[in-house]
Amino acid sequence: MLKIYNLKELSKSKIEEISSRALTDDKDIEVDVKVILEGVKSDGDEYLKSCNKRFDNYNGDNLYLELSTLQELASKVSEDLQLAIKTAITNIKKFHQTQLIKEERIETTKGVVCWRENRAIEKVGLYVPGGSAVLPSTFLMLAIPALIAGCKDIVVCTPPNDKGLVNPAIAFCAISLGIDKIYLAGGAQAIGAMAFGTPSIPKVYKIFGPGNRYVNFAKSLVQKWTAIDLPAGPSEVLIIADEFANPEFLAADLLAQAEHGSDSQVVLVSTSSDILDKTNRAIAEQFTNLPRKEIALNALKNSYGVLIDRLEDGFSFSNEYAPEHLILAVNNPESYTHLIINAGSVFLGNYTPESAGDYASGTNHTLPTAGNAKAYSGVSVDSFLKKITFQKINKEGINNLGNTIEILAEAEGLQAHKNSVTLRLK
Ligand SMILES: NC(=O)c1ccc[n+]([C@@H]2O[C@H](COP(=O)([O-])OP(=O)(O)OC[C@H]3O[C@@H](n4cnc5c(N)ncnc54)[C@H](O)[C@@H]3O)[C@@H](O)[C@H]2O)c1
Ligand SMILES: N[C@H](CO)Cc1c[nH]c[nH+]1
Ligand SMILES: [Zn+2]
Repeated sequence: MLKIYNLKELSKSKIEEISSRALTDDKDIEVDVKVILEGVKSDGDEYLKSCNKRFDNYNGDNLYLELSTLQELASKVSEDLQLAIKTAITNIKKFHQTQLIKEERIETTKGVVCWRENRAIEKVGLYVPGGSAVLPSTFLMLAIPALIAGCKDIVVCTPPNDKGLVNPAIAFCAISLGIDKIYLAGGAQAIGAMAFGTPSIPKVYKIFGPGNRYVNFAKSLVQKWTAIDLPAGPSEVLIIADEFANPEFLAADLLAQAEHGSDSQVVLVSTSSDILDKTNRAIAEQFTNLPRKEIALNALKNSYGVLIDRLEDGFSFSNEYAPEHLILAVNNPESYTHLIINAGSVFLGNYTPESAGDYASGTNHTLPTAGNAKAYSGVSVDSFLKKITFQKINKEGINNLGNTIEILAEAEGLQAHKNSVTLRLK
């Protein structure tokens, strides 16, 4: 259950320990991930096949799923699940379509016009996790913004199951969205494959997607070869609750993120010690019915309850923690949103469970973890676009701005820069 602390009595180093998630140090996996990336670079497909045997219990040699295989798998998805996936697609599309914004042209000086245009990144690689749980929802969260942005070549890597296939729901997402380049590779080796390219898997310009520590550490190492979206590692949630919150709901939301993985972390911050205690009791009750209770239990060992005097203190704590998900289980949550500075995605009020954002409200669930919400946003259509700036200057414009450029060029000692303007004046 949650270890409960009083914020007033917490030392600075304890607060730092909580905020650092304790498990984010990658020293213990550094050598393994580097060896895997070297293996992919030197032995390509053969190395990927050996990883599929070693890590994912797939002893065959397939690295690619034919369209007919995807179609056959997709046909096994129940009608209920098909409908749910379609509803999620509709909402995710609706929300992400609004992000495709055409910017205005601005005349900065008379005769000088500047603007930006979007261009989709041509070749992108999506990583869909599939280690301890298969996540078709992540397929949707990455593929839909990529399609809206207009990316031309979209490849997907995901770990194979022991039959050398993917979960039917992943195949159904692929078929529904018209994405058929699905490669059987997981973990750090999948990231290496998309960064360096192998005979089977094309090199891409940018890699997207969440994953475990191996995936994220590999993403951090391949940035000399390719761009990456953001650090999106083990799931987390921080809830700020007042004395009117519902402990059953709080426990359920905490367990929802705890069941992702043993290295997940959940934090409940409340003005009420009664709520903290009742939530711990509710966790103990709900927890026993979970199929993934061992995983959730491990995550809870790494989790905290924090008693605060005022809700404002909770926001200061949360901004320092910078959670992937922030739930405001308080009365009138909108009146506090101005206090939020660092968070990946925010869930307002008692009827907005975090799972809604994981699956179907429309927002993206690929979000920064481990404090990275201080500097990163979650995946969006923007993540798949580059912005190119343009400028058009007419004769009047160069006459108006020319002297300014000449003086600045001279101040930097760059005579050729100055000449390129002087020649055009008058
Ligand atoms: N932040 C986000 O946006 C977000 C979204 C969804 C999921 N997640 C997180 O993604 C993670 C998914 O993790 P997962 O493990 O289930 O799937 P995963 O696909 O990320 O990792 C599975 C792969 O890890 C590799 N691996 C496992 N053990 C290894 C070892 N000992 N040495 C080297 N490689 C090894 C294997 O190649 C395996 O295929 C979870 O932590 C979940 O919380 C985060
Ligand atoms: N909560 C995860 C992001 O941290 C996303 C997810 C996928 N499926 C269920 N949840
Ligand atoms: Zn989740």
